[in-house]
Amino acid sequence: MEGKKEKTFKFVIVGGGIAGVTCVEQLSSQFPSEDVALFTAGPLIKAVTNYKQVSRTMEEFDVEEKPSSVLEEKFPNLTVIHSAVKSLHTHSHCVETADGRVFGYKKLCICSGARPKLLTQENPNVLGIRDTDSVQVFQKHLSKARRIVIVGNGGIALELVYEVKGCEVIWAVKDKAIGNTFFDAGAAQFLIPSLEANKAEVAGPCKRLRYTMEEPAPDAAQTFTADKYSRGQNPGTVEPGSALGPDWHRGIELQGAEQVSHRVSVEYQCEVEQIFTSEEFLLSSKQTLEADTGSWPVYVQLTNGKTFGCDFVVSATGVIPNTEPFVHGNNFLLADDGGLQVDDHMRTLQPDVYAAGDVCTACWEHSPLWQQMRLWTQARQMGWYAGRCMAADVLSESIELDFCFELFSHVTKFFNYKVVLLGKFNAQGLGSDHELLVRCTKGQEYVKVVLSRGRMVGAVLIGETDLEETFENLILNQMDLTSYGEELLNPNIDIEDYFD
Ligand SMILES: Cc1cc2nc3c(=O)[nH]c(=O)nc-3n(C[C@H](O)[C@H](O)[C@H](O)COP(=O)(O)OP(=O)(O)OC[C@H]3O[C@@H](n4cnc5c(N)ncnc54)[C@H](O)[C@@H]3O)c2cc1C
Ligand SMILES: NC(=O)C1=CN([C@@H]2O[C@H](COP(=O)(O)OP(=O)(O)OC[C@H]3O[C@@H](n4cnc5c(N)ncnc54)[C@H](OP(=O)(O)O)[C@@H]3O)[C@@H](O)[C@H]2O)C=CC1
Repeated sequence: MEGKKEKTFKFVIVGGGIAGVTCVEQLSSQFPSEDVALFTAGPLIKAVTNYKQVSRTMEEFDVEEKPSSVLEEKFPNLTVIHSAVKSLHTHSHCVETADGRVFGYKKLCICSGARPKLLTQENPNVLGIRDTDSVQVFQKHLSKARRIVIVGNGGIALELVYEVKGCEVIWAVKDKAIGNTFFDAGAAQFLIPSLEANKAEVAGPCKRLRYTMEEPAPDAAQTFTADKYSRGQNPGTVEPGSALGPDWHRGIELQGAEQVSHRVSVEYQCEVEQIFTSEEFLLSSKQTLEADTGSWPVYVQLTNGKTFGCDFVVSATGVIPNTEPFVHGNNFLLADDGGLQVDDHMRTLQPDVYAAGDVCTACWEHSPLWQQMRLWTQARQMGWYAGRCMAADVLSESIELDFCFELFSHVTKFFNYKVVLLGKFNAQGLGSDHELLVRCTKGQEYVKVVLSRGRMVGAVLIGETDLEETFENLILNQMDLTSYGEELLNPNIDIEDYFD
């Protein structure tokens, strides 16, 4: 490998998503005279714009998909190589690309993201959503669909059940309530009427982060197939594009073939037992048990005994980190969720190899108020911090874990409500050692506070509550709130003045 190296870069970053691009920006600006390379599978990169720190841990930014030339113009020391990394040779400090070129590195950061964890790779009517291509495939299938089954109870499912129109939606969730990755049953109860209401009644102005998808240039041919998440392909040979993010569905018609506006039925506490093609279903004895006898391209048998025919299934069941090209022949430690384990300096087990974003699993001892979730904000924070750690290493400087890893915070939008999650918002890891205070005004706001030993350790704020900064401060300063009791959520008290 040594003799085959075309060039050796001081810093190599793999992946043109938020984590990779932020890491590149950090290093290229800090070391303007060093060679930096970004390897990415697609022609476009994701860039954070209009970044704004809105409080000590909460941030807002827009995300734009841009041609990589924009980055190269900004940083003359940066080279973007449009080829997927096929293999990594940590002993000789080099990477080999899909088109057979070999490049050396002094320091490497893997930011290759993740891909949907599909229920099955075998059935072309089971789709996942991750990037622009997969959304186009979804949209195409949806335009002809009368009924779809959505499996999963996290971010994508929550967005789809609300956004899809003109098509019946059967939503299969493992839990007793909707949205288990983000809320508890109380919040789910608050949100459920939005699913039942006519959408025109609940829709207000969209205030969430802007997400821009520029049209790819005609010559910017993508190297991946359009249905890469819907068919059984070797994930190591087809490179995914960058993940979508906030407002990805704005401006995209998510319309089925029917006239219905919004028809969602939730099947609680069930998983998928089996997925049949129409041929398999006809041959199986299940059809005799089936109440729904229409003819469908795919059938989903649930563990609650029901079977639904549908046009296609969306597997919104989480992600798998893209580690394959890197782990082969190298001694990395993988976490239980499949991510590359990183320490508090974003270092993997291999010398000079760092990782950031969805591909990695944060394996340092976390602050009691922070947890990893594979989110846009964390991808940015990790990419930026990884760049700073790589720089500190090169300069033999010490660096402390960044403050953004002190407190978990996430600002998003579900069912057209602003949603803010802080700290241990679902009392994660607290066992019975916590109490909850809840305030709820139907159709307006849901406020939940998690207290442990009199201190606030988490909060869920749904609606325009205006409480996020005060609660963030109360969580960070760990003030003893025992004497305030339920007054803490008294709507007649201006809590901000209370704690000034
Ligand atoms: C539908 C959807 C909605 C979402 N909504 C939100 C939201 O509202 N809020 C939020 O915070 N988060 C959201 N997320 C999550 C968020 O988008 C991701 O956590 C974040 O974008 C991950 O960034 P990343 O840079 O780690 O990975 P990615 O964006 O996946 O980027 C990985 C990059 O690596 C490249 N790559 C992969 N393998 C190779 C290889 N072998 N060689 C070279 N390049 C390679 C890919 O082409 C890509 O450019 C959403 C995700 C999805 C799918
Ligand atoms: N607004 C936002 O912040 C959004 C964020 N995202 C992010 O994008 C990524 C992908 O989203 P998504 O796919 O929804 O992933 P999530 O991790 O958010 O949710 C996955 C859901 O699927 C469930 N699940 C896992 N395996 C199965 C199975 N075999 N059968 C049934 N259910 C299963 C999980 O349950 P359990 O947890 O019990 O395993 C969980 O409810 C995530 O990182 C997510 O955070 C996506 C959309 C919006």
